[in-house]
Amino acid sequence: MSEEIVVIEGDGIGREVVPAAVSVLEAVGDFEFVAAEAGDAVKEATGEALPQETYDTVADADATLFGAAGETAADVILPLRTAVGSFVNVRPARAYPGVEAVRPETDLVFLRENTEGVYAGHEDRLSDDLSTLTRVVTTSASERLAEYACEYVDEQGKKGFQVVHKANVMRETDGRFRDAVVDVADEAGVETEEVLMDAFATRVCLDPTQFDVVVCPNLAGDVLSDLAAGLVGGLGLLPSANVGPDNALFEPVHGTAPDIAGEGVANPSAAILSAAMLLDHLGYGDEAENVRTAVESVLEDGPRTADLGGDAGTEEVTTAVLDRLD
Ligand SMILES: NC(=O)C1=CN([C@@H]2O[C@H](COP(=O)(O)OP(=O)(O)OC[C@H]3O[C@@H](n4cnc5c(N)ncnc54)[C@H](O)[C@@H]3O)[C@@H](O)[C@H]2O)C=CC1
Ligand SMILES: CC(C)CC(=O)C(=O)O
Repeated sequence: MSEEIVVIEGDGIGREVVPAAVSVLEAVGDFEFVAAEAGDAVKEATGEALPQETYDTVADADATLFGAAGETAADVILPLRTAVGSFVNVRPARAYPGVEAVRPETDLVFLRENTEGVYAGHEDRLSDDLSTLTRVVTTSASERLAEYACEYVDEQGKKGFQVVHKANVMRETDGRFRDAVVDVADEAGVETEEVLMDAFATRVCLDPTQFDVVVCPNLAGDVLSDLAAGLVGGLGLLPSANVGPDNALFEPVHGTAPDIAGEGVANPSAAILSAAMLLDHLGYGDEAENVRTAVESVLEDGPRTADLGGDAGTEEVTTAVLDRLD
């Protein structure tokens, strides 16, 4: 029996780049695609951005490919990350030969805590003048992320990773995060370098080769990986994996791109590279490598979308990727 992949296009360019990624998955494997809905359009139609049926379908799946949601993104993607039990958001940010980049030497992987921090949702409007937000950090989630980071660097033959935090100010929350991560790494014999997140933002722009595998709290990982996208050529290039113990959800790092949505010009690379991460997760390592090689070849030789200085549309780029698969 073929494996099931849940597919949620969502809104905006999610409806353009997810079909591109699905066509690539169809070309390399025998999968059954289960369509599910979430996002602004569903909310408008039904009143709910994330129908219970979608949540349950994702929670019961082996893997989900997600596009993007618009204004309802927080109501959709945050619960879906919880639905797959995701303890880490893996966000590779690398430059590609042939693609103009501010820092062509960039080759980073962000391992972002995925369910806590300021995204845990404890926010209140207390008066006309005052709103508050409770930041959640647990030792258990921080340790789980660190265990993943240790396994990750070990598999990659690397000695250690950087821990980015702001524990000099957020002593209780980032202090707990930092201590838990460093303790797990010490125990595993993995080297760590601590970097304050504001200093990281500057240093990564000046010389990204100082960094490699970057372990960080939720909001820091969100912001700093978008910053890294700016170093390598834009958000159209960054895939991600929301990894749980035995379920995972894959999505481009970008949002719905309302400025270009509906024009057929979105860069499908991030979504296709997210599909390659999904293939790895399902155990199709050779197929994943085939897809990555085809994307790299198209990025190097063209055709390219407008964000990368080209004039090709989403379909033309996708067809070129399909043509270059082995
Ligand atoms: N995971 C999710 O579902 C996310 C959803 N969003 C939502 O998306 C909407 C727009 O957010 P923005 O801050 O504008 O971020 P965005 O990522 O949608 O767009 C930022 C800029 O990058 C460009 N861009 C993004 N992806 C591209 C692609 N594949 N090809 C070419 N250009 C691309 C856009 O055209 C825009 O100029 C908001 O409603 C936000 O809530 C934002 C981030 C993540
Ligand atoms: C709620 C999301 C829109 C936040 C985000 O950009 C992300 O976590 O990737």
